[in-house]
Amino acid sequence: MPMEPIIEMRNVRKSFGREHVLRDLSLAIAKDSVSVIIGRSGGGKSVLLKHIIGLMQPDQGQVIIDGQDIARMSERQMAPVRRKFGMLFQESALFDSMNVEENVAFPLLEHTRKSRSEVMDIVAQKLTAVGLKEMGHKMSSELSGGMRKRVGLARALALEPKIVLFDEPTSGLDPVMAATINELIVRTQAEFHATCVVISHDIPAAMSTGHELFMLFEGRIIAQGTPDQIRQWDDPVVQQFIHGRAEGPISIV
Ligand SMILES: Nc1ncnc2c1ncn2[C@@H]1O[C@H](COP(=O)(O)OP(=O)(O)OP(=O)(O)O)[C@@H](O)[C@H]1O
Repeated sequence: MPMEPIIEMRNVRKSFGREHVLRDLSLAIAKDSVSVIIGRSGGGKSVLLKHIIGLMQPDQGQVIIDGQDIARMSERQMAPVRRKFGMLFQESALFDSMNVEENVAFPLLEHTRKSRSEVMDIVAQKLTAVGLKEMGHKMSSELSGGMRKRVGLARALALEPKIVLFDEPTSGLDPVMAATINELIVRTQAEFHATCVVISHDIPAAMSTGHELFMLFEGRIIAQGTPDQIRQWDDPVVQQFIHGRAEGPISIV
């Protein structure tokens, strides 16, 4: 079956001064997939994600979201495109002055004309989906890291986005909570028919949750494929990275 990409980056370049972070980067992410981006710390994964959601514009190249090139769109043109996205930020980015319910309701009150009762129905449904049905009245500041991630995910899903981006969703969580979040990502994709793009440093989790993995190295995607294809990828850089070996072609400078 030919794959239908929902996100495409073509020959994207992005530099900050003399630092060339993305160098002729191309990738295609299939609709309704869980795609995981792996790569070294500081290698440009967050920069890549910001290009996908239009928070950064490339110096050169195209970023095609759902058939539209957003690379040179104005903020005003971007507004309807951004509605296609939900994002779970590294630090969850909850409003600590609000309770859980209010946090999840926020995008609905901000971006739709739904009535209060419709909004609260959706909030209850999303909180149930992330296993926090009874937690609506808790203040965000009182939550554990794992709960914060789940509230962040419920909020990211509130507007039923086509694409959900996850920036290191399991960092700092215990293994059980990390597994729960990974399961939620897989369920999000299946239940909400969303395309999930995940940045992760957790290679075993990337292998078990991702339909496709993309390895970013020196500003390019040097490997793209199913977990099995990546395991067998014939490149010592990829092999060193996925096995977490200190010795190999990747140098620490
Ligand atoms: N707005 C910016 N201005 C200047 N440099 C930036 C900016 N954003 C990112 N960079 C630089 O781009 C490089 C890549 O950063 P990025 O945050 O994308 O890495 P990462 O792969 O997500 O790292 P980590 O895994 O540690 O989160 C870094 O050297 C960073 O300093």
